[in-house]
Amino acid sequence: MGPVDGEEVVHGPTGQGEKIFVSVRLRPLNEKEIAKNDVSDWECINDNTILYRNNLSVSERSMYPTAYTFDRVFRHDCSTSLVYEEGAKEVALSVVSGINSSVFAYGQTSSGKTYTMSGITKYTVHDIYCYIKKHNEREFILKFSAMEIYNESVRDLLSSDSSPLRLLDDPERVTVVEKLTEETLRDWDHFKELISVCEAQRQIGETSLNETSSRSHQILRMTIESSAREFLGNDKSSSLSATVNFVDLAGSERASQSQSAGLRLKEGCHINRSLLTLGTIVRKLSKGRNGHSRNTLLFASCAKEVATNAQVNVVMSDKALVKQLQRELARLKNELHSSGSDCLTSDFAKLLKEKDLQIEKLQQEVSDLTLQRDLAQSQIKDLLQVVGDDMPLAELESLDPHYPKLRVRSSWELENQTSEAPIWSGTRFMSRVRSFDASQYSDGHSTTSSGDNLFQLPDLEETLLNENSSPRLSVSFLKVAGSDMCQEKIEEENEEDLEDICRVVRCIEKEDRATNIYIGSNSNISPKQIY
Ligand SMILES: Nc1ncnc2c1ncn2[C@@H]1O[C@H](COP(=O)(O)OP(=O)(O)OP(=O)(O)O)[C@@H](O)[C@H]1O
Repeated sequence: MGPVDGEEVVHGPTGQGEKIFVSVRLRPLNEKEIAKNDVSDWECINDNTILYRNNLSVSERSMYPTAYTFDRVFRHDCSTSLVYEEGAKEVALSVVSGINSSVFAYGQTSSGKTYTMSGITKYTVHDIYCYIKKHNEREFILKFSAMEIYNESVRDLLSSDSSPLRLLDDPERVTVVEKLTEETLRDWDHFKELISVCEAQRQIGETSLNETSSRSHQILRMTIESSAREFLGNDKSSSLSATVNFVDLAGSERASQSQSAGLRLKEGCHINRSLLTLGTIVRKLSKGRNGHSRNTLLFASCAKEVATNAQVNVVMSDKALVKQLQRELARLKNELHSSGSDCLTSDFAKLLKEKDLQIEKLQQEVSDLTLQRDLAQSQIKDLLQVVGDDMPLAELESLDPHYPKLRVRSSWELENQTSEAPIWSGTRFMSRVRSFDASQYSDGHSTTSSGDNLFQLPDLEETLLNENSSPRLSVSFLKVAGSDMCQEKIEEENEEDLEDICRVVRCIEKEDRATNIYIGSNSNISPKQIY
C-alpha cells in the first residue's frame, strides 16, 4: 500500500481475495522507562522488518524467530500522521466508495493502541470531510456510533445508560447492536464532541503498566451513505453505503505482568479471553500457518495471512427498488405468457391434427357411402327394370293402392328384430335370408295376419340350390357399417322406389312366381343373372 493523497484514495474491489494489511508501530520510551534506563528490545531494520535484539539464549533463538516482516513497520519516531497515511488511510477511506473496512489496534497494555487509533480515527474523519468537499456531485450522510465491550457486555458509549445492549443477527448475517445510538454528524466539531463523550464514557482503570489503561474493547463506527445528486429522487437513484470500524482493543497482558487483582484481574480475564478468541479466529482464518501466539507480533503475522474480499455496497432507493421489481415482474410475466402460449400452440396443433384425421376419416366414409348409394340405386333400377320387363305396365298400375306398404328394414338380425348388424365382406355385399312381419311396417291399412304378410328373404345359396323352393318373396337390403345417417338418406331417397318394388312383389306373389333376388356388388354376377 503506497501513500495516497486525500482526493483519490479508493481502489475498487479486485474481485480476488485480499490480505489484511498489517503494520507495526514502535512507541518511544516513556519517561518512566527512560528513567529506568530501559532500552527497546525491538529495532526496525527497514520499512518492513523488525528485529528482536534481546539477548536470547541459544535454545530460545531456535524457538522464536528474531526477525518479523510486515506490510509496514514504523519506527518509534514516526508520527501518527505517517502511520495513518501509510498504514491505514487507503483501507479506512474505502468507506466513501461503498466498501466496508475495519482498522484494529492490537497490542500489549501501554503499547500505544489508544494513542494511535485515536489519531487514525481523527485523520480518517478529517479526510472524509475533505473528500466530501471535493465531491459536490454526490450527497453524503455521515453517521457515527460508538460502543465498548466490557467484561463481555456491549455498552453504548454515546448514551448515559450503561445497561448492556443485545446483539442481533439479521438475515444478511450482519450483527446489529440493538438500540445503539447513531448520531448523524453535522460537521467536524460535532464529531469531536462525540469523541469526547466516548472517551469520558470508556471504562478506564489504572494498572501497573498503564495509569489510564483501557479496560474494554472500543469500537467507533462511521457509516457513510452517498447518492449522486443528479439522480436524487428519481428512479435511477441508488446509494452507496458502507461502514468503517475503528477498533481499539483492550491491552493484552499477563496478570502477573500487570500485577492485577480483584476487579482488574476479572477485567483482564475477560479481555484475555476475548483476545484469545480473536487470536484463534485470526489463526484459523490465516489457515494456521503460524502456530506461535506468544506475542503481538505473532498475532500480527497471523493476521497478515488472512484474506478478505472487499465488495461495494450499493443501496437502492425505494423508487429504484420498486422499478426494478416491476421490471422483474414484467419479465416473469412475459416468460410465463410465452411458455403458456407455447403450451397452447402445441395443444392447439395436436387438436387440429386430430380433427384433420377425423375429417379425413369422415370424408372417406362419405365417399364409400356415396358409392354404395349409387350402387344401390343402380341395382334398384335394374331390379325395377327386370320386374317391369316381366309385368305389363298396365297391370302394375292396376295394383291395389291400399296394399300394405313395405319398408325395408336395415336390420339383418333375427327374425322380427330391429337390431342392426352390418354385413360387409370384402367388396361384396352379402344378403342373407331373413324374414320379417310386414304388418310392423304397414301404414295401418292392413288387417291381415302376420302370416299373410310374412316375407321370407331366402339365403342366396339356399335359393340357388333350390330353385323350386317355396314361392315366397324375399327382399333384401344393405346395411353398411357406420352408415346410419347415409342409410337413412338412402332409405328416404329410395322410399318411393321401394314402395313400388313392394307393389311389384305383391303382384309377383299373386302370380305365384318364384323370384330369388341377389343383390351384390360382385361384378361376376350381374343383377341380370337373377333366377
Ligand atoms: N507513539 C507515541 N508517542 C508518544 N507517546 C505515546 C505513543 N504511543 C503511546 N504513547 C503514550 O503511551 C501511553 C500509553 O499509551 P496508550 O494508552 O495508547 O496505550 P494502550 O496500548 O492503549 O494501553 P491500554 O491497552 O492499557 O489501554 C500514553 O500515555 C500515550 O500517550
